[in-house]
Order: sequence, then structure tokens, then C-alpha cells
Amino acid sequence: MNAEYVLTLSCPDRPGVVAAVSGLLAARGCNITDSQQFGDQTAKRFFMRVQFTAALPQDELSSAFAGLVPEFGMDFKLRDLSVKPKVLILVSKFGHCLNDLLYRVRSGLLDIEIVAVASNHPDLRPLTQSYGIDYHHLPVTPETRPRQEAEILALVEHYQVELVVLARYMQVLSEDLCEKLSGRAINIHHSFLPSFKGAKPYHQAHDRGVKLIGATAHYVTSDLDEGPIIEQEVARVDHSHSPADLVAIGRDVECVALARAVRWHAEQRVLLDGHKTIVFPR
Ligand SMILES: Nc1nc2c(c(=O)[nH]1)N[C@@H](CN(C=O)c1ccc(C(=O)N[C@@H](CCC(=O)O)C(=O)O)cc1)CN2
Repeated sequence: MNAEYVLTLSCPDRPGVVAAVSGLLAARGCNITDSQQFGDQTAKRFFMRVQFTAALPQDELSSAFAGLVPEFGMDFKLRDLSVKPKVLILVSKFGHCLNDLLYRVRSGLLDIEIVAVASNHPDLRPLTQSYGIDYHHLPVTPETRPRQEAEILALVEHYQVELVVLARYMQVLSEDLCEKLSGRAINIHHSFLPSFKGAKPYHQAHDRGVKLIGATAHYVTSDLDEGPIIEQEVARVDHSHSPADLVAIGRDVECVALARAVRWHAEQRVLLDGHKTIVFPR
């Protein structure tokens, strides 16, 4: 049974990239099952995602793609799709996104391995342990944040975490931690960014009298709520909805946007293009 791989790459935009990649694969008897590419004319950069089956081992394929680097100056990543990404979830008191992700994984709807959950509160330990997953209660204050963040990093190392998901984790991560988790930490913000950044976005939305509310899944950067956006979802509301109603409607929107962003990241469908993302859909 041939393994299934995904190659993602970016390089300066020029003719011949697709031909070089597909030629390399054909020469090694690989079968392309999906191929998508995009040339960013502003950044003059080319992006590509190729899904293929191959009888060759991963390291041999990686060496072959490395052979294209000198000519094309590409950054590439090769992933064996049978290897589930190891995910650490960070959460505070609101459990709806955590609950949704745990259920989707249990139901085979999301192909990741949740290796642990960490929180600055004890509240979601029973839910997490009902799925047989480790729960780490890591209280934090402004004074203890450096030590608490070191504990988070120790979990990342211990569990060999490939993706950290902030599923309504209500603490701002330091610049140092953001750098260490760059491109592998996804947050769900409970507004349709760039509107209503920061804490209490539903109250801001109610005060503004908006007719649509939303949620935004984005990579975490040290600039609060400014990270590259992966996915957004919205819901229609009206004058009759109280702030509490908006919070309730928003829960479902947050769960949908976050689950899609995590799945697309896990399937290597999200490529960083400066402060933005390119998402190659299914
Ligand atoms: N470096 C970053 N850290 C975090 C981000 C981010 O974009 N960059 N997103 C947040 C989540 N979030 C909004 O989506 C958010 C969380 C918390 C706050 C906030 O002001 N928190 C207060 C404490 C609040 C409390 O204790 O309940 C604070 O940290 O002082 C704003 C936005 C996750 N982290």
C-alpha cells in the first residue's frame, strides 16, 4: 500500500515550478491525487500544495525535493498524511470549543491527536478526563506568567506537540512564547476581525448594533488579534438580541471556524504569505 504525502512549497514566482515538481514525481512513479498553486503577483511569490501517493520512503522523497532548492530557492515541507499531528489545547473557562474539538476527534471528523489540554483554571478537567486525555492546570498571574509559559513549553516538548490550539484561552501570550510557537499556534477570536479586538467583543458588537457577528481563527502573533487569518464565520443577528444572546449565537460560530482552521492546518492546506494566509480548499 503506497503512502500518501503532501508537499507544500513557496518560492520566488517564475515559470517551470509546477513542471519541475510534477516531473520529479512522475520520474519516481508517484501519482498526484490533488495539486493546487497560486502566484501572489504583489509579493512575486509562488505557492503550491501537491498531494500524491508514493512507494518511496519519505526521506528519499525529501532528498529529491531538496535537489530543487538551488534552482528555485524554494522552502518546502513534506508530510506523511497517515501521521496525525499532535495537538495541545489551551483553554480557560469557556468549554464549547474544547468540547467541539474533542467530539470531532472522537467521531473521526478531525484527523488530529489531542495529546493534552492545559488551562489556567480547573473547570474543564472533568470534560477532558472523560475523553481520557491529560489535563494540566497551570494557574497564572501577571507576576507568574514567565514560569507558567515555561510550563506550557515544557508540555510542548514532553508531548512533542506540533500544533497548539487556543480554544478560548483568555491570556495574552508573551512575545517570546509567540516566537517559539510561530506558525504552529491557532487562536479563535470571538469577533469578525478586524472588528472588535480584545476582550468582550460581543458587548462591543451589541453596543455598535451590528447585524452580523462572527468569529476568526488566526495564527497567534505577539500583536494581539493581528495574526494571519485562516478562517472566519458569521451569523445574522438583529436588534432583539441581547449581549447574552450574541454570546450564545457566537459559540456555534466559534466552534465551526476553529474546527475548519484546525483541519485545514492539519491537512497542510494553509500556507503563510507574509501577514496573510493562502488556503488551498478541499
Ligand atoms: N500573543 C497573543 N496571545 C493571545 C492572542 C493573540 O492574538 N496573541 N489571542 C488571545 C485570545 N483573545 C482573543 O481572541 C484574548 C484573550 C485575552 C485577552 C485579555 O485581555 N486578557 C487579559 C486577562 C483576561 C482574564 O484574565 O480573563 C490579559 O491577558 O491581561 C484579550 C484577547 C489569546 N492569547
